Amino acid sequence: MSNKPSLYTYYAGPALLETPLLNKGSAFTKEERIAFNLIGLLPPRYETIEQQMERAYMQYSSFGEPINKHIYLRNIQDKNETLFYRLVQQHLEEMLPIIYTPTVGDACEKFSAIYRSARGIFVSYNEREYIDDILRSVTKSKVKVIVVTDGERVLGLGDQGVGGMGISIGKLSLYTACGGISPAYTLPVTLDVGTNNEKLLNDPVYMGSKHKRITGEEYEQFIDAFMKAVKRRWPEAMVQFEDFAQPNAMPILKRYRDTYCCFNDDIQGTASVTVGSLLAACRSKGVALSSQKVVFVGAGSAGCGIAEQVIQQMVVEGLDEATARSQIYMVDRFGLLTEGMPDLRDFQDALVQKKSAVSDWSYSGDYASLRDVMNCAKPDILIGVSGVPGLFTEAVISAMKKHCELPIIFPLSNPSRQVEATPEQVIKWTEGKVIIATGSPFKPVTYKGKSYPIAQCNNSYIFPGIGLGVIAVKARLISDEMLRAASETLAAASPLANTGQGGLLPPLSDLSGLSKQIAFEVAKIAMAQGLALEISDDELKQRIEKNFWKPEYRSYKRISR
Ligand SMILES: O=C([O-])CC(=O)C(=O)O
Ligand SMILES: [Mg+2]
Repeated sequence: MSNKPSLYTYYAGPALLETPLLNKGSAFTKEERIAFNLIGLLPPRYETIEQQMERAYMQYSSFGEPINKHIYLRNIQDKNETLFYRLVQQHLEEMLPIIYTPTVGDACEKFSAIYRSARGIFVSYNEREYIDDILRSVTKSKVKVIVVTDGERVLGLGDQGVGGMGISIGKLSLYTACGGISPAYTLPVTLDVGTNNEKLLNDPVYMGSKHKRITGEEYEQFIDAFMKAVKRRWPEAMVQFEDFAQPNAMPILKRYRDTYCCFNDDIQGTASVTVGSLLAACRSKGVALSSQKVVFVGAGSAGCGIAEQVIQQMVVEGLDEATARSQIYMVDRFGLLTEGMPDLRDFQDALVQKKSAVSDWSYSGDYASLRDVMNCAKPDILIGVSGVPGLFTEAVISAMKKHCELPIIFPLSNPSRQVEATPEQVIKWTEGKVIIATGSPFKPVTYKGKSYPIAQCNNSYIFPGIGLGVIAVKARLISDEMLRAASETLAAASPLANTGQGGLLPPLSDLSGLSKQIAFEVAKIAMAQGLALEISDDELKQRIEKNFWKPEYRSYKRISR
């Protein structure tokens, strides 16, 4: 039982059992059952949370398929949040891949088919005139973190329409389990703007609006209406944009980042964790990131976002910007982004290679292919954010290996089945001489009798800590410097960089401790930049500790409404 003071509530009887933030199920004491009209509504045994967890874990283990485990856990979450988080915390390594990537991808794809009960809010374009009413219907008066998606690019799985709700829920589960944000302060949101996924449009059980996605001005105005409504209802809430498609992700971020406390997880969160992982990899190699040549496969907003953050880091390390840019090679489906290439997006313009830089390369097509880049640029680092499985072929990896003794290879596309190459393949093709990280979780690989742990370079290392830090000092905006502080903190926690052994990143089971450190450093930068309250380091530490929610039952006292 928590040593926090009692909680006063007027909920009682079945309504109390149906309120997941308050429900304790069989753990209600006899006194509480009498006081709250629960006596007889529960089997007559009084259990501890440990006893409840034992039963839940037994039931969980009886499911074979990950998606069924996911459904089971989500069901507990919708019945009793304290029990859900306690269980997840107890079995974190095992359950993260079930509540989050990769299984959350299946849950998004099958959202309507496996739908059980409501969580979060659906703001539908067709119901836009009620937007304030929708937010008012949320009984949480202090929402502090919102994850919002429009479901157009869910992981590497494309348009999932309202199924995107799965990812908003999954991200927020991690905010609580690993970042200590009380579930009473979180809100998953899906903006239903239609879907272009024919399968969903033709699916009789699909639960979203059955029309093509709205676009252009209609879309922009709708997003704007949502952001303004959020500001009216919860002026201090942090908004995380998640899994928006490329043409919308960057413009939305640009539009709101200077006036709202918000960030885009796929652009900035992924960039922050990748730079942190690259710093750790370079330190373990004994080189500076600024000395490395980096190839990106996938030149969308995520890839370009990471590239820009890598360039910023190289500049911090002392390179001039032009030199830093010359060391970055962006490859997409048409080949290497090169000066003069048609149809470049605005955020790609600054990331093209100069014609003069490739003029003495030999290649056959209009633009250099990935293999050409490997042969001619001789990179040290290869990053995959393409969403296309299998792009890192043996020929590509072998070409890289020819010029680089210890390549750094990050196939980051999610979920597991979208990965550019499996860790097993990469380790085999490089004969184990490689530093590797993936976006989805993979088991350690055994090669020639040696076990290689596979770091999961996933934005989940970053966002819970950012949220915790932002809340601790009520940050008004999220700056690039705050994100870089998160990268540095992650890199500093790398077992491999610090000891020459173990994983490139600390295990995800250490995430709570790491999130507190990230929160501290992020909040300090926010204060230094005048973007937040100003408090002492001691007070900041105390606030982070105090805000860190623990899944423990509190005692209740009944009040009248
Ligand atoms: O959700 C994840 O695992 C990482 C992420 O943001 C994405 O792939 O879109
Ligand atoms: Mg994402």
